[in-house]
Order: sequence, then structure tokens, then C-alpha cells
Amino acid sequence: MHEVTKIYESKHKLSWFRSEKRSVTAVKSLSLDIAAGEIVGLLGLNGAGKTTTIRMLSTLLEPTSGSIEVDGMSLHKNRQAIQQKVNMIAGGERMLYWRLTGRENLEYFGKLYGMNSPHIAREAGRLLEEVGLTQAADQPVEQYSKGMKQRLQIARGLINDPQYLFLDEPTLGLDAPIARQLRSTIRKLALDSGKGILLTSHYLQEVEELCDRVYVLNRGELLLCDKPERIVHQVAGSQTAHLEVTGWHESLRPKLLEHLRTFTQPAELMGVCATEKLELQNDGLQRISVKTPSADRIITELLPWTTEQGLSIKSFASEKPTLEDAIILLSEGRVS
Ligand SMILES: Nc1ncnc2c1ncn2[C@@H]1O[C@H](COP(=O)(O)OP(=O)(O)OP(=O)(O)O)[C@@H](O)[C@H]1O
Repeated sequence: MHEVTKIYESKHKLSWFRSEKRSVTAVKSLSLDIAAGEIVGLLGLNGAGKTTTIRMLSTLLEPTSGSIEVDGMSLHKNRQAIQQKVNMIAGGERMLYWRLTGRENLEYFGKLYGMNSPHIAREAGRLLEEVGLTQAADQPVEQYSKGMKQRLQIARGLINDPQYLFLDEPTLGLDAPIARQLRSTIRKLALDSGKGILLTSHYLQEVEELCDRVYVLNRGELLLCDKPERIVHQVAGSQTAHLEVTGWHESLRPKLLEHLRTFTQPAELMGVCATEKLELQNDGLQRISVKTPSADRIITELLPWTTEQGLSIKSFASEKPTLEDAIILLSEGRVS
């Protein structure tokens, strides 16, 4: 997507005789790319423009300006060829025909992609098997559970073997085990089949777990794009490594700082030294807290050191801000 803008125009009735035109800029000058085999997240609060973006990429909506290209083909000139290469899966219960069976739904959508009947029959059978719906294939969709409908959505989204898949809230309303299964399917589609995937989700843990990169939108405009862990670090700050030990004595403090310096990058060192904090507690338990961009690494490095110094480790933990913390800060405008 290059510099894409979408403006919705609508008419609002003011009285019997008067109406006014209103326009909403849902997406503003958005540039975005998805590589083969990559899972990209699209985040933002309600109304940020995520669904509009996905609908434009899926060719369901026309951008007001800007251009969309898929594998070097422009949407403007090669709409049909691009439609063969992309597909969209929406969460919830949209985009399926409830009176039709699972198999009939896939046959119908396969025909829309111009596939011939033997090809559709083969693919429908294979996909129904892959999403675990072979037994229910000839049952009307209205008799399916929510999880079954969502699995059928996935099969529908894969019927044309798209190179790029756009997923709008794919785990919406699903139980935890089904959502987990779905996440593993999404990962496999990218890793094993090399599909480029764009994903929106209100479950930020899911985005953090799945996505290689994340675009954050605010009122249609791109706020930032980066790896989830870098966004968290950039926006919500450092992680903290905590170790609780006994046997601590003050002469260890300079040694600890010196040891931290041996495996900490100079750029990180200031943060580590400046915020390193030691608290002596009544029972002789000492809490060592180190602020760092990577708490797990600090813990791994400090564990053998504490034992070498004759300290006894009672517990250790890493405290990490999450993508949710970062998005909340961004949405509150508390980060420039
Ligand atoms: N058909 C439409 N006509 C007019 N305005 C629309 C239309 N569809 C969406 N909008 C407006 O465009 C903006 C972006 O909406 P969009 O649905 O793309 O956001 P979203 O990020 O997907 O939101 P959500 O997280 O709530 O699904 C919103 O202000 C919305 O009210």
C-alpha cells in the first residue's frame, strides 16, 4: 500500500427538506508492506481504520487515493489477477451462508474464484480435513458451533490458495483452546506455506505472540511500525530483572556493577547502572533489581554469578511491560 487514503462520503438528513454531506477520513496516507512468510499486525483503537485498510487490501473497497500493489501488479490494472492472490478471513459470524453446508459454502466460494468443479471438490475436501470438519462437512452451517464456523471461515479464506491473507479479528469470541489452535494454524501458514499475513486483533497478547512487525494506527494515520518488542521498549520503557538472594554484603555491590558491565552493551549500561537498586530487608533477604532492555538475559547472566559469590538464590523474576501497556500509553497520547 502506498500513500493510501480512504474517505467515506455519506448524506445526513437534517430535516424533511435538508440534508448535508459528511465525509470521514478513515485512512490517511497509509503506506504498508507485507513480505511473503511474514505476519504483520495492524493495531489501533476502535475506529482507527483497521477494517477499512483490510477491506481495501482485499479489493472489497476502492481507495480514494494512493496505490496498492501485489507482487509488482497494480490493483488499478490487474484487479482480477490480484483477487486470485489474496483472501480475507473475518472473525465473528460473517461471510458464510448458514443454510448451505460447510462443503457447499466452499464450493460456492471456489466458483467465485473461477475454479473448476474437480479442483474445488479436491481443495474443499482437503481443507475441510485440515480444519477438522470432515465429519460435519455435509451439515448446514447453522448447526455448527462458533468454533466450527470459525474453522470453516479459515477453509473459506484458503480456498483459492492465496499468497496473502488478511485476518480481521480471527479469534473473536472463540474459547481459549480453539483460539490457541487457530494461532498455531496462522503461524504454520506463514512459516510452512510462506503466506504473507496481515492480522488485526483486540487481543494484544495474540499480536505480541504472532506478529513479526506491527503497524499502529490512530484515527487513520500511522503512528509507528516496528517489531512488537521494540514498540514495547520504545513506548512503555525498560524491563526489570529481580533476584532475591541471601548472604548479601555491601562489598559485593561494586563487583555486581563490574559484572553487569562485562555483558551489557555500552548503550544499555547507563540505564542498568543508573537504575540498579538494592534493598536490604529484615530477614537478610536481598532484592537485586536491574532495569534493562532484556530482563531474561540479565537473569541468565546473574544466576551463575550469584552462586559463585556464595549467595543463595531464593527467587528470580522478570517484569516486562506488554504491548497492551504500550498501546494504552500511545492512545492516551502520553508518548510523543
Ligand atoms: N461505510 C462507512 N461510512 C462512513 N464511515 C465509515 C464507514 N465505515 C467506517 N467508517 C468510519 O471510518 C473510521 C474507521 O473505521 P474502521 O471500521 O475502518 O475502524 P477499525 O479500526 O476497524 O475499528 P474497530 O476496531 O471498531 O473495528 C471510523 O470513524 C468509522 O466510523
